[in-house]
Amino acid sequence: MQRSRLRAAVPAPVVAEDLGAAEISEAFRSQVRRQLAAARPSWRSMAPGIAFGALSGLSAVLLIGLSAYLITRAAEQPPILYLGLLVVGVRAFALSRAVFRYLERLSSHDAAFRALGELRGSLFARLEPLAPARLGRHRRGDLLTRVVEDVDALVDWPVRVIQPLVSSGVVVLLTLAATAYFSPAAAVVLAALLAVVLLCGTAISASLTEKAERRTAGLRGRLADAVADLVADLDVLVAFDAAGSQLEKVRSADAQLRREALRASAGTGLVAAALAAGSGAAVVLVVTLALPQLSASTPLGPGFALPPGSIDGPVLAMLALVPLTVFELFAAIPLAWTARRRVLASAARIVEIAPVPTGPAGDELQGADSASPASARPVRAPGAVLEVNDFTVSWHGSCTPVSRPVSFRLEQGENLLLTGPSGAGKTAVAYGLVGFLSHSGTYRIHGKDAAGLSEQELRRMVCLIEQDAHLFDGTLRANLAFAHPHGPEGASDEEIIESLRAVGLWDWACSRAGLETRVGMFGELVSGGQAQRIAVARGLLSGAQVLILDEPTAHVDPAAAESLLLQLLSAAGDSRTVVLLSHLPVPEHLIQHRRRITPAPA
Ligand SMILES: Nc1ncnc2c1ncn2[C@@H]1O[C@H](COP(=O)(O)OP(=O)(O)OP(=O)(O)O)[C@@H](O)[C@H]1O
Repeated sequence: MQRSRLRAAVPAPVVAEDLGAAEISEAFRSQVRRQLAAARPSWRSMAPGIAFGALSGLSAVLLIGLSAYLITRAAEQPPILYLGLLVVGVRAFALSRAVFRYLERLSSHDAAFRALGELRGSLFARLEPLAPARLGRHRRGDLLTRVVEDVDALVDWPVRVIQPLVSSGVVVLLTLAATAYFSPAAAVVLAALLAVVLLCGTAISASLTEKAERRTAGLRGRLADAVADLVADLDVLVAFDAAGSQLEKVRSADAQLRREALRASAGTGLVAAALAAGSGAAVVLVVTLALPQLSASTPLGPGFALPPGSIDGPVLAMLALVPLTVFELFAAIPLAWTARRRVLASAARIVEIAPVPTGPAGDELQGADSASPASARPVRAPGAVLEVNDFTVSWHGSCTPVSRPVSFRLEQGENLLLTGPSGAGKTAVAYGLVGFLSHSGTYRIHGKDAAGLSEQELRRMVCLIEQDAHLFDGTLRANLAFAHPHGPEGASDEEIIESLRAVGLWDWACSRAGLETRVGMFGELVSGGQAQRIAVARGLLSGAQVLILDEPTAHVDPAAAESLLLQLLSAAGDSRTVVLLSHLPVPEHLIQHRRRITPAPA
């Protein structure tokens, strides 16, 4: 089975149907790891966020410690100058805590959203070669949820997982070390309580939150599917009095999603309760353990020194209150662990639709993107334009060819009719010719093996105009310009008008708003024949040398079909090669070559 370069480079989606159970887990895990690595901004851009987060945490600990120290020390009525210094410290840490927190949010979100932009770009680049044949197995709402919400969820990877784990971890360790300086026993108890709470949090999270979070990701897709079906097919559902049952599906998916969200929230609440209980217990135990070290004498005064291993009242107050802040900071760790699960589920759902390419493939993708576009006008080249021998295709996930092998050779300006009964595999062959499906047999364009071309190179030469070509809810200009090889900005009004003239639409457009004529959602403001002409005009503007027209007369009456076909074939001119797919009879005088497509034996 031959494949184009890009198809070979981008691995097929890893799904249960393709692999054994052991392979699924290993191949899948490595794909998810790669996806997470792609979602993480560079350590360099994350460093400011991590540093500001740690400084904000340290400010919080010093603020509470110094406040407790100040209040207790003030009760001893020391010289006001001494207290003044402490007051300045309290104010400074109160301010720095807020300022560092602000800077941390700013820099971490800036880095994460920059990475998100790149992530979206690379995901669309990965999806593009898979569309439409390999995305067909996913429902539209589910696909939309994966491409939008699951990709958004990946922002949590640097912001809610990596950064809090690192910054809070550092602050908690430093605070434990400082506590150990004054009271090693209190530090040990504090560390033990933190470990207990972490274990409880992980257990609660594993039994409640993780499962709920995993199910939530799929349920969001189900709900989006149900809503998309209801909204998109509302007219048909209302006509057949079936809107109620579809609405019921939406309600049921919503109820399930809410149940799982509640379960996840219950888990988060229980973890918060464990943290609060741990924090209270820490205060009591730290005070109990540090109390025997308390020195009775007042520590202030000339030449005064505490006996070794003992602490005074203000230090005891400090040790008593610091655990409150430590637990507050520590709360970020179980939350980060829960967020990690959510992110993993989202990354897995993204990988299911679009695997992450390995090094060389990514390079090829970029290379193909950055290649200078071909001229809008096909250049005449000697020899056969299309040479196809024993050509068959298979649907993705199947090894069985759709139809019997087909062979043909076409020169520039020639046309070919691929005919055959409905369901014979004409569209499948067209998909093979534009690289949506992989093929077997030989397929050469201008003497080059199509298997050696990238998807972009192939589609720049061969343009498929589908039976129901998609029209965007925009103007004629917008619907055509994006197909130009130099992008929408590269398409001049003259070129667009020329292509509309070629398909006989310019006079009609002039009677409306010219290039600003709106076509409506899915082309609802134009007739079937006009939609087909717009699609062909788009193909002409693309500069492709080969146009494949799939059932172009499907939406017009038999009387109009011949004149439409004549116009479309003349529009292609003698500089383009046309492959026409039709199960309807086509007048002999319009066609130079014909081949019959017959289904492969079962
Ligand atoms: N995405 C798909 N996955 C698997 N099989 C498919 C898919 N789409 C179509 N088929 C099947 O492949 C066969 C060929 O379909 P294809 O659309 O190529 O036929 P066709 O000759 O173009 O028909 P028509 O003239 O009615 O458009 C049919 O049996 C069809 O059911």
